[in-house]
Amino acid sequence: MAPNPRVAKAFRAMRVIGIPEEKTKPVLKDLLKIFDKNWEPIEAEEYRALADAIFDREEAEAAEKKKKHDSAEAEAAEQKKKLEQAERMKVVEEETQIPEEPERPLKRLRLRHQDGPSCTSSSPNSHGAPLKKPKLEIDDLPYAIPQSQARAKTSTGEPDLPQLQGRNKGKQPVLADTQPDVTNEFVPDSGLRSRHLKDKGKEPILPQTGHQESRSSSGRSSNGVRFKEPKPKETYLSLIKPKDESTDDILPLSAPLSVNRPESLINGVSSTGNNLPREANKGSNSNVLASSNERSGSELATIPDKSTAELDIASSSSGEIKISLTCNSIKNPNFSVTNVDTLLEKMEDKCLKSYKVLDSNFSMKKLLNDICDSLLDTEPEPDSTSPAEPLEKGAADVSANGSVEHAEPLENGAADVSTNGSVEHAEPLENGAAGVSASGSVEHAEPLENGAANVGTTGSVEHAEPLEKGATAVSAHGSVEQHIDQNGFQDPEPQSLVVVPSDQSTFDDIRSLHDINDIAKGQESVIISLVNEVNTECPPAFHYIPGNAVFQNAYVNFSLARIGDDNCCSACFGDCLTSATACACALQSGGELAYTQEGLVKADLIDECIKMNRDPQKHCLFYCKECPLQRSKNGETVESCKGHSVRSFIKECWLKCGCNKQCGNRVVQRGIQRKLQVFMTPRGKGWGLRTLEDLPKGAFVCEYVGEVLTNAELYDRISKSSNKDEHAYPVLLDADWGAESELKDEEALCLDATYYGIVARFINHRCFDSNLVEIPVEVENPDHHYYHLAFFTTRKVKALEELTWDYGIDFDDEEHPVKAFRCRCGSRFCRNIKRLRKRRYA
Ligand SMILES: C[S@@+](CC[C@H](N)C(=O)[O-])C[C@H]1O[C@@H](n2cnc3c(N)ncnc32)[C@H](O)[C@@H]1O
Repeated sequence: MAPNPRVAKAFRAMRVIGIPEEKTKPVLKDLLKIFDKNWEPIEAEEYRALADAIFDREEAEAAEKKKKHDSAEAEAAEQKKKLEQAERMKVVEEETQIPEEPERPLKRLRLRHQDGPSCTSSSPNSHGAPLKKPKLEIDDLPYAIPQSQARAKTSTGEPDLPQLQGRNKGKQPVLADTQPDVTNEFVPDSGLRSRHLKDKGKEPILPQTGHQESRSSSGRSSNGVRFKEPKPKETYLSLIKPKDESTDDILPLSAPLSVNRPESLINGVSSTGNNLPREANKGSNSNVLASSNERSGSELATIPDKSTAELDIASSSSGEIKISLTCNSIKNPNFSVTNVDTLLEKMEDKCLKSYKVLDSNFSMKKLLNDICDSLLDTEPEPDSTSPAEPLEKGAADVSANGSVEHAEPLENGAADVSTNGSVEHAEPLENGAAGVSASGSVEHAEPLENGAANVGTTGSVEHAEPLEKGATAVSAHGSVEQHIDQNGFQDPEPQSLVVVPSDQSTFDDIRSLHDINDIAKGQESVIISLVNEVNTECPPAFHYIPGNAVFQNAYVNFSLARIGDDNCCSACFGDCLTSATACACALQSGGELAYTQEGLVKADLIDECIKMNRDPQKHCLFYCKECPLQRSKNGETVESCKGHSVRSFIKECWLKCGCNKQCGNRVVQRGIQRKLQVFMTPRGKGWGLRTLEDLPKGAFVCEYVGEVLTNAELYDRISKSSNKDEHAYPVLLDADWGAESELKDEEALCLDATYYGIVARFINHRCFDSNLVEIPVEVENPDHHYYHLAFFTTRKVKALEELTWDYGIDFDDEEHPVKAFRCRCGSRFCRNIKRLRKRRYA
């Protein structure tokens, strides 16, 4: 039987990247099973899924082999260790004469890649035999390293980049030259064609085969202009040598940063790790251990009486991290400080003798390095809760959503909410009761018990429960979390959840630029807050403008005279969505309006747009005779066109239409309606945009708004820009360039949101499986030189998920004036990783 040509093609594609048939075969079989014999996902993106699956299998096999090998080795080592331990125990027992009893639990840091129980676990050892309690020495302080510091994954489940890269180690590249043949014909698929407003008597320029060689190797059309990698934040990997508290030359740890609090220490006493000024704790029952650097605002540790050690971590805006272990010396009033080496030796000795299960090569220095490694490996919690707010006795109230700034204690034991973000006002509460005052999706507030706490929320919090007396309710990021402070511990100077000043800009500088309570400055119909719980970076300076604005030369003509009868539904009345017959606007969209009654883009159009973005080559690319993009890029020598996607348009009703303003075919022009928030992403992508409410598939999120520039202006701007790195991601308005036989410079437009824009300028890139897709929308301009670029959800999106779109970056295009950044999107389809792989194997 002749082999299936698709199978043969898959084998061929894999062979090109060095994968033999015998490796491909079983994986291909599995994939066909998984995809129910559907070849499309397998063939997509040059058999990416197949290549990835093969690599994954190779890795899994290698890991399995290693595991087997390691466990054999570990067993041998264990035997050896046991013998040594027995020896040591004998010596210790002789020395200490302590009767046998179970050892208390010792919290230990989960080291990197160490998922199983710690080899030094203090709970019964592998044989179930309890370990002996060591002799207690005067300096024998228990310590605890919070597990939260050793987390390997965030709650979002998104893998961190180092892990991702690690996973891909050893994988072979999917080479660009394995691309399937690109169709040279201009044959848009039917659905697309039906919606695409075009032709209008203009002769389309047929795609030119000659351009294929110069086409982007990723096979993606140019729908945007890229820009550079952000200033690497890797600098934070270099640790500073810990210095004395009094050292002045230590880099200032600028005002409360991402201080990670330890989880409870011994005796159930919660670690404070609070960021109190030194004075704040005076008079409390705690021993205050303060950093000398008060101006820096670095955190101070307060040690409750029963606790003896406190571990704190602070990072500075310059990326340095300080781990401080605070010891309470009350047990020994004559205590004097020893030197580091002696301390390390002592600890080694203690670990070897007391904890006994350590390798004889154990070194404290290595342990400290491991702590640092683990810390740096740990992803910041994406949505870490704000610290609890100070509470008046008996009354409590905290509300936060990343956007809530502070809570005011109220009179009469009552509580109140003071918020920004989408919480609009706070009601005074009666007689020791507390309430919830919020806008947004807070739906229900229970009356609280006398003197109890209150919850204020934004985002997706739906229900606030009454709290126990003296309790504190913290609501953060749309989810209510409760912090019950049974010790009555108070934080008189709460840390704000808003942007904190960096070394470069003062808080006032930023305030003058941005209203962090509402970055839109009241120009949208919703409030859009801004939070940074990750570092001290301030948001970039830009002007918030609610709609596009022409920079200079762009030809954008909105004249009513240009809107012909077939471009508006002047005979309509009421809501076009409910009209029995297709109106003129619907006809422009292939006989069907794009939106559902719920105001969502219909699923088939969304799917079509997703497909098109994922694999533009399979749809339709248009090649200009003389590409305006290349023209503006290269001046004299015009390179061949790299292709532009011919895209589906949504046609909205507008001024000349007879329908009313509430017509369901007017969505994008109404602007942002969803609860959004600008936030600092935890994984090096800078600022990002997230939703504070669940979004269904097809929901309009926002439009890409910016300055309308000609491409020539944009290139000029970028080349003259002193700081090219800072450019937001400009987009080309080239969705209909194909309808033009020749595009004049002033008609070849793009949008640049660097200096003027809206929250869309914060949407980060995600390769392939982003949760937003951009769709061109015609509102005022029938000629499609100028149109709106609107973002709609590609699937259901959960509250607090970051919103992303695929910029369409070709990470291989090194000629591009704006250098592509190093992608940290975390997608398993990341094209940048693919590129790195390819380089590695080149
Ligand atoms: C349109 S801006 C997005 C907002 C930006 N993160 C900020 O802080 O202003 C695009 C820039 O964000 C960064 N960025 C976006 N997506 C990224 C990703 N997947 N990985 C790394 N950096 C990314 C890059 O610096 C890029 O130039």
